[in-house]
Amino acid sequence: MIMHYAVLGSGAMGLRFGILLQQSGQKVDFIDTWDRQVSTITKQGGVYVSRDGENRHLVLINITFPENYHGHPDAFIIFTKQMGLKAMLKRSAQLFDDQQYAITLMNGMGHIEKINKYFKAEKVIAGTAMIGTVLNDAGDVDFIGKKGTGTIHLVNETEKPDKFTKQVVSEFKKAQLGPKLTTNFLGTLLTKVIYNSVVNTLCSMYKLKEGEFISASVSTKLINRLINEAYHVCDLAGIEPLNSKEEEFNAIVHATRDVTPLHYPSMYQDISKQRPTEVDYINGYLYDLGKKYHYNAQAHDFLRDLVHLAEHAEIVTQ
Ligand SMILES: NC(=O)C1=CN([C@@H]2O[C@H](COP(=O)(O)OP(=O)(O)OC[C@H]3O[C@@H](n4cnc5c(N)ncnc54)[C@H](OP(=O)(O)O)[C@@H]3O)[C@@H](O)[C@H]2O)C=CC1
Ligand SMILES: CC(C)(CO)C(=O)C(=O)O
Repeated sequence: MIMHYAVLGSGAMGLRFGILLQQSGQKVDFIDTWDRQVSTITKQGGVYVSRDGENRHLVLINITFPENYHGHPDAFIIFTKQMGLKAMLKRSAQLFDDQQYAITLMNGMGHIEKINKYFKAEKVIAGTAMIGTVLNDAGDVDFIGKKGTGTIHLVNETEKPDKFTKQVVSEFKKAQLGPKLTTNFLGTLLTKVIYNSVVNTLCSMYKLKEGEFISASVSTKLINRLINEAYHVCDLAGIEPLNSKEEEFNAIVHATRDVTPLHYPSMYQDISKQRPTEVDYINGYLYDLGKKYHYNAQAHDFLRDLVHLAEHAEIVTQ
């Protein structure tokens, strides 16, 4: 049986997931609220896709605003920035019913509560993506990394995989998205928050590619400081990340040095386009969670402020 997906938030990641699923034989519709994205893709008849900056070619897709969408997909793949999610869901509310699933692999935390206003926990499949993608401009996306090299985690909000979830995993596998199903909801999401709280922030503030960051002699000390604080917060909150502290350190070194050394994290793309970052939902989330347990995750709080300063600097020095 072919599954019908609608991508809600057809930016860099939404386009990548949707196009890979479409190319593997699934039915996929694309929805977005960014005017220039919808008008450019409609005019082109599709999206220009390159891989690591090469072989730029047109892939045919359909795209529409939520108000003009008349499909009834089995699942929505939700991929907005954290700041844009509430408005996207509100504009799309008329499209949802209680049989449909929401699949989301956004960075940071805060999205699940918003999605739960429209989709109950039994219908939410969340996850994380270790896959870099760059939106060069409206209608023009660059897939970072060779075909099939990225990995993703998927996890049910209920922590109980159902038949539908298993089918999604099998289709995502066919689309070469590298899915791994877990049953540790918060631990899975927080593992990626911890990764982004180190790599996205530090690379973005200093405009470093991931490989340039990890080659700095101070990177070991910075990573350990941030990981130690984050793991203490998780401990207090009773959350068990997928990796031990040592494994997480090694995962950061491996990803930045060996997997995507030439990639600027998505937060850098926001800063360089003078757009707000998701730092409040990443380092800010860890700090706020620690505060609930009377712990002051100082380094994460300080780093959050420094990223906001970097956002400001990019605007005032242009
Ligand atoms: N990109 C990546 O490599 C990865 C991203 N993620 C996560 O996935 C989620 C979606 O992120 P992602 O797909 O990267 O983000 P998007 O590509 O969706 O962000 C682009 C959005 O920014 C706005 N925008 C306005 N002007 C521009 C412009 N000139 N260029 C680009 N965008 C513009 C548009 O929305 P509007 O105008 O409505 O604001 C557009 O839809 C986030 O949570 C992110 O952290 C996770 C893993 C990797
Ligand atoms: C691709 C990856 C894992 C790099 O940090 C990411 O999450 C991002 O760019 O936001």
